[in-house]
Amino acid sequence: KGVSETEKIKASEDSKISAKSSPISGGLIQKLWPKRKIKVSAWWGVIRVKQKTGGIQATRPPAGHGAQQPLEHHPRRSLLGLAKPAPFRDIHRQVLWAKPPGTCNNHQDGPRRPGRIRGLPSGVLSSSSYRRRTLQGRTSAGISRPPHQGKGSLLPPAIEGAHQTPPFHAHPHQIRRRVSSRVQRTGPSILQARQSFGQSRFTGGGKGSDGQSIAKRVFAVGRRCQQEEQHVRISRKSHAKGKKGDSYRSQLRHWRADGISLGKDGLSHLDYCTDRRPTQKGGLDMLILNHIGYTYFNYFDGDVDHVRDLLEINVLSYATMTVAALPMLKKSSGNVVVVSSVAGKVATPLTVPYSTTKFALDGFFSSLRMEFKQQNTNVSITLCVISYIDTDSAVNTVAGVIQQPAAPKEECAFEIIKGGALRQREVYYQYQATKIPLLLRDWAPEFLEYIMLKNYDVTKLKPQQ
Ligand SMILES: NC(=O)C1=CN([C@@H]2O[C@H](COP(=O)(O)OP(=O)(O)OC[C@H]3O[C@@H](n4cnc5c(N)ncnc54)[C@H](OP(=O)(O)O)[C@@H]3O)[C@@H](O)[C@H]2O)C=CC1
Ligand SMILES: CC(C)CCC[C@@H](C)[C@H]1CC[C@H]2[C@@H]3C(=O)C=C4C[C@@H](O)CC[C@]4(C)[C@H]3CC[C@]12C
Repeated sequence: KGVSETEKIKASEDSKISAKSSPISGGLIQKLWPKRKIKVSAWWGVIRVKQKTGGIQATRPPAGHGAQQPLEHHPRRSLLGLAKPAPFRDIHRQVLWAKPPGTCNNHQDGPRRPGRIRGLPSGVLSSSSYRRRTLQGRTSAGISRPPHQGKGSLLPPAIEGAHQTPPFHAHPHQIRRRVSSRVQRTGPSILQARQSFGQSRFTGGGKGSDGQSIAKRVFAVGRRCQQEEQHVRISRKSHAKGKKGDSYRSQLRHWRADGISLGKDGLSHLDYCTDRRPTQKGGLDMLILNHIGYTYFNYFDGDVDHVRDLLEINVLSYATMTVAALPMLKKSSGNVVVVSSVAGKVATPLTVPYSTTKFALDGFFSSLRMEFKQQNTNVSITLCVISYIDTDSAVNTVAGVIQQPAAPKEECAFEIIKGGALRQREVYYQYQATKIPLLLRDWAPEFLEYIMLKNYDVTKLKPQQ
């Protein structure tokens, strides 16, 4: 009897301790486990049981489990959203969302989600192989290694050069694969409005303009596609006894990157699209509209005829060419790339005729894009909003008046083509130089005007002719 009394006293002492440390759950646990020397405390909804004797801290195991569990993995902690992210997820997110310095980001048409980049097939980036590759590619300093540029690469040097600073936060391999696979599917054919007379060259290029860079990129992409097609064809043939190889070969035959000569009026060679139909069988994957007529960079001189002429070259020819190419574009679910400017989205001084035409492009093509959606026409339209680029013509025209540094035309051309191949709504290059004015346009227009005017040194303006 005496022994049982001392036990009772001990038990009551224990229950006092428990009740003190945990008024809510202590009594209940003490009832459930009356004979065990335990200290109970409630913390963040997780019941923690401290063994008094050993002094070892352990999470209370779910019924039937005696093993000690780290707190992060406790199911209730996860439910509360308090679980630490698994380390691979953390790194994966960093890799996907990190923007390499000095690069642009054109994901304007939807929120970013880890493991999914718009325009790329959903499986690609979240696949374990990609995850493994990105993890392997990380150095101990936590910075991605430059992507593979080894001997086995099928890419020509022109494209390889662009890897130095990947202009996209996805892995460059993914972008290249996407660009090439889109072009591959129907037998690649890219049509660029050639910017001058002559059938055999991308002129305008001779003047070091954007057009030349685009042409180079187009041909580089085309060449690579050709190599990849052959590679696929040979391997397919050996497996599928030529049947699929034939279709690839026939696609290959229809591959070509071509240019259109527009003539001085910007319209006279349009029959090229309709009559000669260079890629009729395979359709047309991409129509890049890039040319512009000459204009001045100065105060508006009151010449409305010049505005009319410029509208003809910069807008109406674009519309006419799009209409002419549409049957081919529809055939291969192609893409129209319209090269516009930040001066076609926000008001800029000294560019009245030019801005008129570029704003008109936005009106025409953005409206057309909506109609295509209504009509289920699978032709995408990419409007490129471009900041100041270091083409000879722009640098000569603007010289000294604008403080802002010009962006490289090669990178610009790459972004234009990439945006088209990924079927983006709009391309912003350079991202900050275009996106910030665009945001300010609606929210703080006066502030934007103030910055803009500060950026101009009108004392450096060339005298008007
Ligand atoms: N450079 C910049 O800072 C910026 C440029 N952009 C846009 O980028 C695109 C390219 O600009 P950029 O390379 O600087 O321009 P360029 O002035 O260097 O090139 C324009 C080209 O258009 C051609 N062209 C002129 N008139 C006609 C015509 N009537 N018919 C057909 N082609 C014609 C010219 O051909 P030819 O050589 O035979 O005369 C020239 O090659 C344009 O759409 C421009 O609006 C946008 C933002 C900034
Ligand atoms: C937020 C602001 C500081 C941004 C200002 C950007 C200004 C300076 C940039 C953005 C777009 C640029 C023009 C352009 O698109 C194309 C051409 C045609 C070319 O033949 C002659 C030069 C010209 C007029 C560029 C002049 C400079 C502009 C207005």
